[in-house]
Amino acid sequence: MIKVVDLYKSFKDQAVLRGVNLTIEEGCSMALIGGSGQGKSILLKHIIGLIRPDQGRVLIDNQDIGKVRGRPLKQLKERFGIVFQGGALFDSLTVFDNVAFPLREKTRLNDSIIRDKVLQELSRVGLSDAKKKYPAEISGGMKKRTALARCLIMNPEIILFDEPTTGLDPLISKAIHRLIRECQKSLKFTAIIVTHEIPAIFSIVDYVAMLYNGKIIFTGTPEEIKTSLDPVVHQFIHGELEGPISLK
Ligand SMILES: Nc1ncnc2c1ncn2[C@@H]1O[C@H](COP(=O)(O)OP(=O)(O)OP(=O)(O)O)[C@@H](O)[C@H]1O
Repeated sequence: MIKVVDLYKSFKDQAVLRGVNLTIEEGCSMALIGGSGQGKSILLKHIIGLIRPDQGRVLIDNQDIGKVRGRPLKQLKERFGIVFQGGALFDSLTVFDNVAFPLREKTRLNDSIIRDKVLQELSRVGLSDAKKKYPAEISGGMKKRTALARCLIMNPEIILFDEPTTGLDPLISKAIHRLIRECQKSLKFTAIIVTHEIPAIFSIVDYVAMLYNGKIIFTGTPEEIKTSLDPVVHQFIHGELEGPISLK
């Protein structure tokens, strides 16, 4: 279980997180939504231990990731996978080698086992035929699939997705969402997905959390957020220009 407790973070005089509380149960998927610049990526970075909070805690199964150091921190971080917005692929490596990369870097598995594992992940994400291609030769959707395969190959218990469908057309975006959902259900990892894909994201997650003015102002199921009477939540998810959210 991931528990964010009363988390505060400021940069100089800008208070970004102002008492964030959030719980994500093991094996669940949660969309983290909120306006641009509200601190979603900063919150993700705290959850994975890349940033230390000014105040508050992030507990991963009761271990405070802001407090552990050395080997225990490394072990904790190994439980995470991240799928970055742009995919963060290595341009000079083929799809196969991109997916093999973490196994070659972080394990002592032999080439034949690595090959089997890579082929299995490429098959899972529908990229078996693209293994010899370079990132420049594949579509945006295929890059996202490669990034997902590279993340899955390490069997993470928790995967953080930072805008996994940005820049994709609606159909490809839908296919990536469905793939994420299928992988999450079959592999049972915990997923946190930062996204602006509203309402599309609602069909693939168990819960939605909304960050606004430094706090989580809503957590609930997709059905609950769709019918929320909170004026800020309502305005945001319906994309209305009039309402309490000021558009700067
Ligand atoms: N290292 C940093 N130093 C100073 N300010 C930062 C730093 N990182 C982020 N910020 C600020 O914190 C705020 C929140 O940024 P963040 O990237 O988390 O927003 P976001 O909700 O993910 O936005 P978007 O939806 O546009 O990606 C922004 O105003 C940003 O400028």
